[in-house]
Order: sequence, then structure tokens, then C-alpha cells
Amino acid sequence: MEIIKVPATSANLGPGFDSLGIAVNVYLTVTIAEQTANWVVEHQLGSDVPTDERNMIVQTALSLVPNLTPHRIIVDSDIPLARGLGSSSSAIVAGLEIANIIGKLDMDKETLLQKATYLEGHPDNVAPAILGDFVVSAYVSGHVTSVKGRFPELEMLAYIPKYELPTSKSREALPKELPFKEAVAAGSIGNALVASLLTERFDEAGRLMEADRYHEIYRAALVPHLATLREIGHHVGAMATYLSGAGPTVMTIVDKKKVPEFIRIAREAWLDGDFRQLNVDRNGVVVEKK
Ligand SMILES: Nc1ncnc2c1ncn2[C@@H]1O[C@H](COP(=O)(O)OP(=O)(O)O)[C@@H](O)[C@H]1O
Ligand SMILES: N[C@@H](CCOP(=O)(O)O)C(=O)O
Repeated sequence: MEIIKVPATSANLGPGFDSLGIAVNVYLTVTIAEQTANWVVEHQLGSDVPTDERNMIVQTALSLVPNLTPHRIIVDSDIPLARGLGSSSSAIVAGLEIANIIGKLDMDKETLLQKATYLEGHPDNVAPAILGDFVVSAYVSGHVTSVKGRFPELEMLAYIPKYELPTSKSREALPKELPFKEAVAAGSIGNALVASLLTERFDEAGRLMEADRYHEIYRAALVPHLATLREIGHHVGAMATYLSGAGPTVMTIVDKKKVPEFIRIAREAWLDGDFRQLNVDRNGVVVEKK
């Protein structure tokens, strides 16, 4: 039996839209059990998620190897669906690994990365889900280049609202075009953020993480708690607060000792979602044999 463990991911980090992402220590675990006549997917993700070959994990595997031998697979996920923590990317990566294992394809991580990016449409979640840690990617003309760097030892607090926000819906709020000057400014903020993170200049990194011009303002109405949490972050001295992926999760980089005060103020502001303290996952997807 093989067990595939894929981390959740937090994309964009503010100004790194469709390019930057980190892997975090919340996991999707998929066990490949015995061969079966038809695909069987056991999970606790609710009645909207199929339990047969229509399941996204199986569909991904079949997109690679259409005649892949059916198996029973057991899905155990701590990654909330449609919340901006890369659940769909984790499902895609798990599906590709299933095809890799059952189909004996011997794909390396680079091949997985190209295929996963094609299926997801952008690399900022799939790249850290595969490689782990902090990944900077460019996806141009159908080819992705991903460079893994070391994210500083920072503590993170995710605020996960009770409602779902599908990535496709959140992307509908984005403009079709950006004026040239605006695009230049937006890109340079992302570039400077990468340099400041890799050289551990936390003041600059914090300011730049909150200076996105690509997406957060356009999504503001879909995620009204972002502004409130950012304000609370400033009040308690957090490094930065950004919209995780397409939202609605909001990530705050904040010292562990300031977390109780941060949560207390957020509750006073009627924010009733879940809080989760997270760390970076350094490894990305792992396959174990049992
Ligand atoms: N483990 C899973 N198994 C099957 N489908 C999944 C799984 N995880 C995510 N999905 C599918 O992906 C959708 C969420 O994708 P998306 O809107 O991109 O949000 P997210 O930010 O969580 O990636 C879910 O509604 C579900 O259809
Ligand atoms: N760059 C994408 C990231 C989507 O991440 P998800 O975790 O919400 O799927 C975007 O911002 O649309």
C-alpha cells in the first residue's frame, strides 16, 4: 500500500499573484488500497465530492493514463475545500502521483510540476505542494520554471472563514487588463518581496506583502474580513497580513506570543471563522510504502 501525503499551500503572499506560494503543515493523505472493478473513493469531504471515478483525484489520474487499473483509495484531508489553501492543487498532485504509482510512469518532480501546472492553470499552489517550502514560479508559453527558496522561520496564523469561495468565482472579480505603469509597479513589488524574504529583511517584507496591486483590492468585497484582520495585525505588531490564494482565508505572519491578543480582538470584531497556527512544510509531496 502506498500513502501519498500532499501539503496545503498558501499562494500569492500578497503581490506574488500566480507566482509565489508556500507549503504549510496541513495535509491531504491518500492511501492506495486494493485493486477493484471500478474506482472507489472513501472520504469525509461531504456529499458534493464524488466517491467514484468522477472524483477530481481519480479524474486527474485518468487524464494522464485513461486505462489506469481501478483501485479503492482512501482520502483523509485536513485541507478545507475552496478556502484559499490549495485543496484543488493537493487533489491534482495526489491524482498525478496515483497515475505515477499504479501506471509505473517513473515521473520525477519536474515532470509532475509541468503536468500539475497545466491542469491547475497556474503554478503558485502546485509548485510548493510538489517541492515544499517557498517557491517562486513563472508560467509562460506553457512552460513553468519554479525555483525553491528557504522561507524564513516565521509563525503564521490562518483565519479560515466558514464560507467557501471557489477560486474561479474569486478570479471573476479581477480586471482583464492593467495599465502598463500599474503592471510595472505591481511586478516590482513582488520582485522586491522575494529579495527581502530571502535576505530576511522582515520590515520591508511585511510592508511589501501588504502592497499588492494585482488582486486584493479587486477581491475586497468578497473578503471583507481582510481589512479588519490587517488592521488588527498592525495593532498587535504582526509582520504582515495577506489574502491566502483566492481567499477567503487570510494569513497573518505573527509571533506566537501575540496570537491570543490577535484572536481576542478578532472575536470582538465578530469574526467567527477558525484560527489555525501554521508552519512551513519544507518537503512537499511525499510517497510512503506501508
Ligand atoms: N481532496 C479532494 N477530492 C476531490 N475533490 C477535491 C479535493 N480537494 C478539492 N477538491 C475540489 O476542488 C474544489 C476547490 O477548489 P478551488 O475552488 O480551487 O479552491 P481551493 O482554494 O481550496 O483550491 C472543491 O470544491 C472540490 O470540487
Ligand atoms: N493565484 C491564484 C491562487 C489560487 O489559490 P487557491 O488556494 O485559492 O486555489 C489566485 O489568486 O486566484
